[in-house]
Amino acid sequence: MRVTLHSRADRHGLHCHRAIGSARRAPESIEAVKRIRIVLAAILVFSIPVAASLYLARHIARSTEFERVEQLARAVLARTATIALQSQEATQRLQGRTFESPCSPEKLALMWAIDLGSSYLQAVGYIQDDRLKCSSLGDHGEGIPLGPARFVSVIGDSIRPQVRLPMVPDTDLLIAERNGTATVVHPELFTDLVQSTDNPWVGVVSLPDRVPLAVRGDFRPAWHERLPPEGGTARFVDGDRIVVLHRSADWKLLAFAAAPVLREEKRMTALAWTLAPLGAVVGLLLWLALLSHMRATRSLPVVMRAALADDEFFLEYQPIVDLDSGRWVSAEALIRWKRPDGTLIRPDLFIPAAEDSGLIQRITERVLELVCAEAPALFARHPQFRLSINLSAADLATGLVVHRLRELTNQPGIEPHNLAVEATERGLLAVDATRRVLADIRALGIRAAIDDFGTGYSGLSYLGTFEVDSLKIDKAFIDTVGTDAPTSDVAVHIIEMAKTLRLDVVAEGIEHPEQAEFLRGRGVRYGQGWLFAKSMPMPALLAALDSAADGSAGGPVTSVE
Ligand SMILES: Nc1nc2c(ncn2[C@@H]2O[C@@H]3COP(=O)(O)O[C@H]4[C@@H](O)[C@H](n5cnc6c(=O)[nH]c(N)nc65)O[C@@H]4COP(=O)(O)O[C@H]3[C@H]2O)c(=O)[nH]1
Repeated sequence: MRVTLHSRADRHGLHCHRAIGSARRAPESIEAVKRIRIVLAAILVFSIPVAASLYLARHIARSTEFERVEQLARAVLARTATIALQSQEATQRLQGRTFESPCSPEKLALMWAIDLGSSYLQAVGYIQDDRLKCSSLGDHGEGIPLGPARFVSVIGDSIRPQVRLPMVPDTDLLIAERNGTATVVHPELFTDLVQSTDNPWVGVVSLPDRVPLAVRGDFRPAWHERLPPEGGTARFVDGDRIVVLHRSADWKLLAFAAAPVLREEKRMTALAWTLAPLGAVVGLLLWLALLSHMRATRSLPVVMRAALADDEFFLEYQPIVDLDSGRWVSAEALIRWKRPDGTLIRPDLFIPAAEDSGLIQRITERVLELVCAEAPALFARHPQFRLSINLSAADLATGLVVHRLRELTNQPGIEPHNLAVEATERGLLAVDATRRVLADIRALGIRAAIDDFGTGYSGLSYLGTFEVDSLKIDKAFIDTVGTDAPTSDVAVHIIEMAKTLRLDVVAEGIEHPEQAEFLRGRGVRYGQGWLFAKSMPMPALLAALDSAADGSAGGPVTSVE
């Protein structure tokens, strides 16, 4: 059964962990997943700056191109305004004086002078009944027929956009007329300012009638829909063209320029060749930074969290021996952490890190899940045997563990008398909460012990406030029993204290027969240590217990009997 996450366990209760090795993800597959993750991260970190530089290249190319096209449109409008001004000025000069007749020599001379003096007017003249009677080019007798005006501009000029005069038969000219005074303009003058190899379309359109006055290339009707406000500009891409419409604030005119997008694409490609390598370098630097960050953040808690998900923890059990009979009466469950590469991480390294980082409750939960999966087989064959489980300060402070233990005792094959908890003396700090939690645990029928006794601050009175069944004397004090060390009497004092409080005593870390002998002589009932057995996996514990039942286990203890 899959290990549940803490939150899931909260909602659905304890889930017995599968037996060790039964379905753990193979280290190779974990490594493969990690490698895939790293490769994906590399692709992401590397490709983002490259993509960003390509986007930047496109953005720069486009806005540069829009700038260029807008300048064209503005230049066309400026030229148109200059032409319109010259036309207006010429009309005013001709109409500001009185002449003998509309085509008098005096007036023709003035027309000639105006024509010479203006840079954009091809000719000025006089129109009567749609005929050009005379102009700065001379008296045209009966007059040159022009046909009717196509439209009247908003400033009151009658406009004939495409007129052919006999003097310049191959050229369309634009004639503006006001009260008979005509100004003649070559339409190319509106647009001839554009010096560009990509042949942009440019031109000017009269508003609101939307009549093209001068157009080089094409003005697509759809562009009328994008008309900007007076004095404003509209920029857009229409198929193969980058288009800018620029509307005059003073004249009812719209100038436009539309350049092929090809030029923008060429500009973008050129830019991309510069920016993409730059993006690649940035990506590389980012990747290196990410790598070093990943290394830095792969601190123990980070790795531990992943290890919980990847199922790298398992249990070993160290027997606790009845010093009188030599029988193994219980065992302490000790957590082990094996990395995918086979390295074992010591619990005295990762347990403090788990306690500091708030992961310890998940570790405890994992221990309970493992016990839940492994213990029923043991208790089925040895119903009186007991397993003790280490609890940390956080377990004792929050009390969540009480629910988990209750769930554990509800599992088939696990009885409350089969379980004990060990609370380190350092874990007794949140006194009130711990007292309640220990009482609740004992109320379930589970025994409680104080572990590593002597290393903390517990005095006799302090100890008396907790409901516990036994004390485990820390190895440090067992090491010195029977020696001249200053702490050699501590174990004896603890033993006496425990007798006063009617608590069982377990001596930890017994390595020599003399220690066992000494402790047994002082009335210590239980012992644990390498003299008897090191921690072992459940199958080994079961095998040893089975053979003890046949009368062959517990050998080392006989030497102290
Ligand atoms: N030199 C020597 N060592 C002996 C001898 N007999 C037992 N030991 C070691 O002493 C430790 C006893 O466990 P502990 O005092 O609860 O001390 C434990 C306990 O505080 C913590 N720990 C281990 N498993 C768990 C767990 O599941 N939950 C929590 N919260 N803490 C755990 O890590 C500590 C170290 O555990 P281990 O490395 O397994 O170390 C174990 C055991 O292998 C001996 O004769 N000589």
